[in-house]
Amino acid sequence: MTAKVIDGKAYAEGLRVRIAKAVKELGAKHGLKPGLAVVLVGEDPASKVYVANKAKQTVEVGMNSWEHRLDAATSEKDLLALVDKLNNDPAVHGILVQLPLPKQIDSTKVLNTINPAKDVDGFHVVNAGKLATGQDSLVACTPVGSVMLAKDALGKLDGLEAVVIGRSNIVGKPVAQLLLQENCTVTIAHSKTKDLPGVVRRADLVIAAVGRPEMVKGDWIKPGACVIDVGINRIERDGKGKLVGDCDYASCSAVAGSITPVPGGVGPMTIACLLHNTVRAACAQKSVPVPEM
Ligand SMILES: Nc1nc(=O)c2c([nH]1)NC[C@@H]1CN(c3ccc(C(=O)N[C@@H](CCC(=O)O)C(=O)O)cc3)C=[N+]21
Repeated sequence: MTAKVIDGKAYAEGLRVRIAKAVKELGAKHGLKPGLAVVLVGEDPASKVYVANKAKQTVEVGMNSWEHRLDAATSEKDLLALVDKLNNDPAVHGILVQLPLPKQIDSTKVLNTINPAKDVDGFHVVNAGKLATGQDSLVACTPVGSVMLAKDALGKLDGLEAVVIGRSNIVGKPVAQLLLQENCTVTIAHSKTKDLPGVVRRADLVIAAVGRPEMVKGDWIKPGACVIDVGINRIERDGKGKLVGDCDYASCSAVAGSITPVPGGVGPMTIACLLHNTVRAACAQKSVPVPEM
């Protein structure tokens, strides 16, 4: 079997067209222009790729975009002061503080200082808790985008065996919560899991979010399964830089029923979902109904 390639880039483009329409409508009907502030501390290569794409796409859908670049040596106090300023700026509806943060800064403290209503990453403990208890909340972008692509490929997810590889707060745990809401039987596997290949082989739906280049091999995949590869790893091959996922694409795509490529899979969905969350956050802050997107 050769897997159907799930085109995250095309799906995200469609979503952005709908978001742009919604933004236009909010401007015309309510004089509301959603705005997103991104804070980058220091220089992380993955974060730089993300920020460049994000800023461009935020403006393309008609929203305000602000970028705050701080020195790698910035103190926690100074970063918290900036977050506080953005919390109190009525033009800023969404705040994203790029991770990872330098060692001198406690990221949990920073994330929990963001006003939960402006937490478009969905990383604040209040939003994480609401997701876990089934309350309406801002949900982390990569998990939402991953589940959208899985539903696009499989239709209903009810009753499927889903295996999430990775237990991070930013992908593994929230994506598992979303899959539970979709009535999957969810297993969260991780580095201490015994017989990881055997566990993954049970899955109708595999979500790989470990951050290890090409770790998941084709013989771990149940024939016909859907593989959502969340990994974005920069590697050197044949003297050239290359982006690869957490799945070994060549062997996995020979066995899977459908698979997301890297690049062009989950990555573009993450940004589209960030814009989606920013519109939702802006509407909630201005007590305006959320347009269809
Ligand atoms: N608070 C916070 N939230 C994040 O969501 C967050 C973060 N910090 N820190 C960094 C990571 C990384 N990340 C990416 C998202 C999309 C692409 C993306 O669009 N990638 C393109 C390819 C880009 C290329 O070609 O280089 C793709 O996969 O097709 C990449 C990376 C979000 N992150």
